[in-house]
Amino acid sequence: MDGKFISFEGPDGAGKTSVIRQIQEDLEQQLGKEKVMYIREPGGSRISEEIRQVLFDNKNTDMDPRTEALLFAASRRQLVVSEIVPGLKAGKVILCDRYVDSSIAYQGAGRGLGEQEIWQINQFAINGLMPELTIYLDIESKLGLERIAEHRSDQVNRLDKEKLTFHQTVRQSYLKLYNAHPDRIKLIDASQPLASVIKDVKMTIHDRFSDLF
Ligand SMILES: Nc1ncnc2c1ncn2[C@@H]1O[C@H](COP(=O)(O)OP(=O)(O)OP(=O)(O)O)[C@@H](O)[C@H]1O
Ligand SMILES: Cc1cn([C@H]2C[C@H](O)[C@@H](COP(=O)(O)O)O2)c(=O)[nH]c1=O
Repeated sequence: MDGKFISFEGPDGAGKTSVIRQIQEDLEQQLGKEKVMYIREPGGSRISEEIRQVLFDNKNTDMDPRTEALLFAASRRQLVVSEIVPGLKAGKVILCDRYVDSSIAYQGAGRGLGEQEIWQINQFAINGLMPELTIYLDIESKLGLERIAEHRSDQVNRLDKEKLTFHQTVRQSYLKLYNAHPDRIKLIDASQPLASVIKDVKMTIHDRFSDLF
């Protein structure tokens, strides 16, 4: 498959969505809209979006952690078969706002289900399909949550409401993944002004794919 698969990861409030929007716009200018695909997790396909609704329904406070992990993996499976594989076959640049690393950090570490266990569940879902490049936007948990509180307190989801210690555990898991997979995962300091973060992300993408940016 001659497309390019790039995922974006980070603790809540790191700025992933803000960064991807700009990257998408600039790549569409360079390559044409039809060659760039933005998808987000959970969701990204019709069935995956329905699963997202269940995951984020604030009434579902009694959702078991394993149920949550399996729902994220199910959403991901459907996204892989409905959008990612066809997009790669069509030679598109796929910008994925969260992927397997999120499940490892949030469910594996944050929920305490085990990072290896979550990796295994997701292998059943993705059948080995991993991004060539993962941009990890690193930010101290408190700052990320402050950004969300300041800018989009009306869009807080069930997971955003977790305690600070949960988010700190998530960040530590991301840093472990970064240290374990230096070829795939590139860390960007997301505490910088947005323009600086975007500049660093573009340079990192160009370093991996010299025909982009
Ligand atoms: N580098 C930055 N400096 C200051 N504010 C930022 C920066 N990046 C993003 N923000 C602001 O922080 C808020 C959260 O950003 P964004 O929604 O992009 O984060 P996110 O990583 O997608 O969060 P989540 O994963 O929870 O969706 C937004 O209102 C955005 O304007
Ligand atoms: C893919 C995925 C996401 N999450 C969590 C992380 C966030 O708190 C929310 C939604 O993400 P968004 O970027 O704010 O839209 O869901 C998770 O716990 N596990 C996952 O696999």
